[in-house]
Amino acid sequence: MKIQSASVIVTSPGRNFVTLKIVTDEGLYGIGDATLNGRELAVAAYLNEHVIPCLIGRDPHQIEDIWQYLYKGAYWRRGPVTMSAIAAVDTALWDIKAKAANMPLYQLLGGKSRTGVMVYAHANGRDVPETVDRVGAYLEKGYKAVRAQSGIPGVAGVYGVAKGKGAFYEPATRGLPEESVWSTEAYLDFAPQLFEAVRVAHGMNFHLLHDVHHRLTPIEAARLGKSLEPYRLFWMEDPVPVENQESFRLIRQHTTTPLAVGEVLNSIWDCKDLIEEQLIDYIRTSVVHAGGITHLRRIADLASLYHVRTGCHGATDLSPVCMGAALHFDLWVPNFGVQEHMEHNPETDAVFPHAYSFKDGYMHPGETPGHGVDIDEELAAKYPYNPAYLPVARLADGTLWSW
Ligand SMILES: O=C(O)[C@@H](O)[C@H](O)[C@H](O)CO
Ligand SMILES: [Mg+2]
Repeated sequence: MKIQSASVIVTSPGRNFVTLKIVTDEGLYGIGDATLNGRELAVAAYLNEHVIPCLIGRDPHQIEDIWQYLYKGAYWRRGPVTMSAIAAVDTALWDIKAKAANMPLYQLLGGKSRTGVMVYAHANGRDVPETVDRVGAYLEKGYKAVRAQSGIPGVAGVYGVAKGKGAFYEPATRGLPEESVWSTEAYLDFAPQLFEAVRVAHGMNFHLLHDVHHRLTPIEAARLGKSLEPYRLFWMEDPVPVENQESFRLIRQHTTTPLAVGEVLNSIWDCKDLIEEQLIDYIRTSVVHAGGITHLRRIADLASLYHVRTGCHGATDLSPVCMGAALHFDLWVPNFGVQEHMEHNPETDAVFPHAYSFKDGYMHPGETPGHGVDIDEELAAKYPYNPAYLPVARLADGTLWSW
């Protein structure tokens, strides 16, 4: 079998997605997600201009060699653009290999290690009562794990809170990046009240998660972790910016609230110290942003040596193609923790027909050969690229902060 052609499909059924399609001389094809929210066309160009020409004529079964060729062969290593492009190739090749074997992808990884993949939903509210209600709505739908985010009194446009009415949270906006305000002081005082209210209303018998979204310093994060201990969080995500891996040691010295990090990391080297020094509990690297199935598996194996479990990023800015691939990975990976799940809108689900499904808090990738997600190219063409950016955050005095 040989790779005959490859193409990049950019579509925007409500938000932008980049998909790589690799076609073989035997008629089999595979697809991979290459979406990098707010920087989509950089990955599309990287693939079109620099990667696709290197793929033509290669044996698609040589997934490992092609991965090494694209990684070492670029000379310029790591980073979100490079690793998302390599991930798209890798995911498409696993899709082809599994289709050729006439098996669902998880079978090629080693078979299933569990009956279903526990996923967590996003409960977002403008205030405490609204967030409490939304948590309840997800529990009624059967979710075993829910992430809670809430507006903070006196702080406009907080991360995780939908603008206007409705629960649908989409931070990326058209035009230039939106500006939101941040106050660490208000947040640290408010957060324990939110989780107190959620536990009082819904009890302790479900997993409760929270995303701090890189906003604190280590000592502030330590204080937050301590103050949330009575509410027994499943995890506190991204308490501080992750560039300084060492900073997690200080948080850990002060609190038993578990820590989750890694949605912005792209390689095993980016999270090596976090894992080896046992500074975190969950690693959130994803199929699309961390080099595909081949590389994510390597990260998970390293993590398994140190009691670190997986908790793959799965917001709606990762396409259904990534979700499908992630669910195969999750069904197999021995040190699985949880999988993030936000429902895509109906337009996106129609562009990407998929075999995965949700039932009673668990997802399953389905039994379709490959990763089970396809793209309807005719429908995709009806939604042209629509430039959008993630927001930025500033303090009250205008200082630029981490969003
Ligand atoms: O944990 C999450 O789902 C978030 O951090 C989002 O992925 C981020 O806001 C980018 O859209
Ligand atoms: Mg996050």
